[in-house]
Amino acid sequence: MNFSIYIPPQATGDVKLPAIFYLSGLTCTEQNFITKSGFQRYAAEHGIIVVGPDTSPRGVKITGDDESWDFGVSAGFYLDASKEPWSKNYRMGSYLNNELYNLVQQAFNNIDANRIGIMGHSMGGHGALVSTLRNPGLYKSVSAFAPICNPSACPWGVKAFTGYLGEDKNKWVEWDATELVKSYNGPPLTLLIDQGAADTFYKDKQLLPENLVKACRAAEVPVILHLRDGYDHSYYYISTFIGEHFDFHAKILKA
Ligand SMILES: N[C@@H](CCC(=O)N[C@@H](CSC=O)C(=O)NCC(=O)O)C(=O)O
Repeated sequence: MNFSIYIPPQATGDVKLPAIFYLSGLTCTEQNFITKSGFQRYAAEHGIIVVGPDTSPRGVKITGDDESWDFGVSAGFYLDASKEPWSKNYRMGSYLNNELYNLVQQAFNNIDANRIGIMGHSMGGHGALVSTLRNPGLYKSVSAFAPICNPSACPWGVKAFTGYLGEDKNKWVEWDATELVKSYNGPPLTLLIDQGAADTFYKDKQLLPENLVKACRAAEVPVILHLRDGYDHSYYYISTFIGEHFDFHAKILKA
């Protein structure tokens, strides 16, 4: 598994700095964000370490893993599959929140374990939300660009959950941000959701941020939804607003 890590200039000696995990979307590797978003300027300004995992297991061949761009390779959905043949290797939830989370702290001594946030885009935006909601306190701040908000209710999610988790919808609830927020019982948390109003995936109802906002309001979990007129799903959109997301995380992680 490859991952990226950005170390800001403030990381000298034993100084402890906040860190943010960034989770990419369908079809991506750890490279898309670091080459297209322009985040480095903001991470340097705030003194934040940034870790970028890959989007699926690599180096394993499973029949059907490359038949479509929204399932299998580059489409791990940051969950632990429970259905064969995916359940042995497609364990991106455990990889991210246990293995990589601990590995980077052991390998890079400047990371402050008590000041870790998470953000992501699309499939990765959902991964950020689910990782936070399933592991209360692990991530102190969370934001998402154009996240898939309610996978149980959209075509991408139904395909992924059926393939990775099977037909039993009780299992889907455990990996769906809109369902998980209804029973969130962890430390106080504000969700920052960013969405381009001209995003075709949003218009096609793949993302459904309104479902998440409604569930947050009912559960009294604070949520901010920025709907950006004219913006699509691309990294041009992300690069426009990535600075605002770093400001949001920095305010929490450096409080
Ligand atoms: N291949 C698809 C488009 C796929 C796409 O838009 N992927 C997004 C994430 S979508 C949700 O997870 C992405 O981040 N792409 C990488 C990039 O660098 O833009 C198609 O052709 O329609």
